[in-house]
Amino acid sequence: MILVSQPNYNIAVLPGDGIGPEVTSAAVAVLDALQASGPGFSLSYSEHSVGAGEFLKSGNPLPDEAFEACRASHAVLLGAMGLPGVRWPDGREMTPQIDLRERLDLYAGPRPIYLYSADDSPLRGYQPGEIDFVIVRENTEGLFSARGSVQPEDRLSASDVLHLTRKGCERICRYAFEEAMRRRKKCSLVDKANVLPTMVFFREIFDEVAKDFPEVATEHIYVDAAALFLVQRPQSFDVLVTENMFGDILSDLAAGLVGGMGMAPSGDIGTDCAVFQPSHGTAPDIAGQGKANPVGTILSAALMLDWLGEKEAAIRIQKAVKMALSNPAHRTPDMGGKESTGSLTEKIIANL
Ligand SMILES: NC(=O)c1ccc[n+]([C@@H]2O[C@H](COP(=O)([O-])OP(=O)(O)OC[C@H]3O[C@@H](n4cnc5c(N)ncnc54)[C@H](O)[C@@H]3O)[C@@H](O)[C@H]2O)c1
Ligand SMILES: CC(C)[C@H](C(=O)O)[C@@H](O)C(=O)O
Ligand SMILES: [Mg+2]
Repeated sequence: MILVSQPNYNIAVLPGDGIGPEVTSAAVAVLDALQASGPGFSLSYSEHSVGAGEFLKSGNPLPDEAFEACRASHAVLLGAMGLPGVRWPDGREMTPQIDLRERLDLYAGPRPIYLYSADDSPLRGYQPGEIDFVIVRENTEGLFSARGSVQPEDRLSASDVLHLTRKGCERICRYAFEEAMRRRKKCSLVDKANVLPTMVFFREIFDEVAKDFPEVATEHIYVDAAALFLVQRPQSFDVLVTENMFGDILSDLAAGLVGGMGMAPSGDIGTDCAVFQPSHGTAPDIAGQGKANPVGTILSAALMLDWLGEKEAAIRIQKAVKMALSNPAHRTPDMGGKESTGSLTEKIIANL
C-alpha cells in the first residue's frame, strides 16, 4: 500500500471585533464543509484574540503571541478589528491590521470586485460578471506610513507625510502587472501626478515596470477621475494599482458597485506570509445580531486557498457563492434580503 501524504495548512484565525467573529465563523464553517469532502489537503486552525476588545482586556490590540502565530502560520484569516470608541491617547483608533501589514511586509493588497447578480448593483444594465476588476492597493507605505506622526502641541497645525520608496512602487507595480497577465491584460495606474511629486515618482516607476510587460495595455488616471469612471464605466477596468490611502477609499466605492461592503474580499500579501479578510470593518451598527453578510469573508477564504496553491478548492467556494446568490432571495438585510449570517452560509455550503 502506498500512503500519499496530503498537505496540512496551519491557519491563524483572528476573529477580532464587532461582526468579525460572526463572519469568520461563517468562513470557517465553509472551509470545514470543504474539508469534509476530502479536497486533498487539510486545515488546522489556531484562534487568537486581537483588536479593540483585546486592547480593553490586556492593553495590547496585537499581543506578541497572536503576532507570532500569524508569522508562523501558513496563512491568516481575519474578521475585522477596531471600534470607534477605542482609541490611542493621540485620538487614533486601534488599527492592528496596519501593524500586521507593515511588520509582516504584506505589501500587496488585492481587492477583487465582481458582480454576481444584476440586481445587486446600484448601477443599471450590468449583467453578472460585467463588473469584474481588482484594485491592487499598496499596503505598507504611502500616506498611512505617517500614522505615528507627532503633531505640534500648540494645536495650530497638523501634517502627515506621504512617503513612497522605489522598492515599494516597483514591487506593487510588478504585482499588479503579474495580476493583469493572469486576467484581461490591462493595468491602470491611479495617481495624483498632476499635483503631488510623490505621484510623479510613482508614475515614472509604473512606466518603467510596464516595459517588462509589453502585452499589458496601460493607462494613467487621476484618482478623482478614477472615482468617476468606476461609477460610469466599471467594465473598462481590469487591474487598478494605487497608493495605500487611495486604494482604501476606492475599494469601498467599488464594493458599493456590487452590493456593498459585505461582498468585497481582500488579501494582504507578502513574499511568504499573507492575511485574508473582508474589506469591510467591524460594523458596530449590526454586530451581534446575525445580520452580517458573510460573503466577503467566505470569498477571502477562497483567496486564501488560491494563494496556498489550492486553486480547485478556491474555485469550488467561488462557484458555491455564485450558485447560492443566483437565487435573489438568498441575501442578508444589507442587500435587501431576510437571510441571517448563518442561513446564507448554509445555502453556500449546500452548493459546495
Ligand atoms: N479591516 C478592518 O478590520 C476594518 C476595515 C474598515 C473599518 N474598520 C473599523 O471598523 C469600525 C467601523 O467602521 P465603519 O463603520 O467606517 O466601516 P464598516 O465597514 O464597518 O461599516 C460601513 C457600513 O457597511 C456595513 N457593513 C460592513 N460590513 C458589512 C457586512 N459584512 N454585512 C452587512 N453590512 C456590512 C455596516 O453596517 C455599515 O453600515 C471602525 O472602528 C473602523 O476603524 C476595520
Ligand atoms: C481599519 C483600517 C485601518 C483599514 C485600512 O484603512 O487599511 C480598513 O479600512 C481596510 O480597508 O482594511
Ligand atoms: Mg478600508
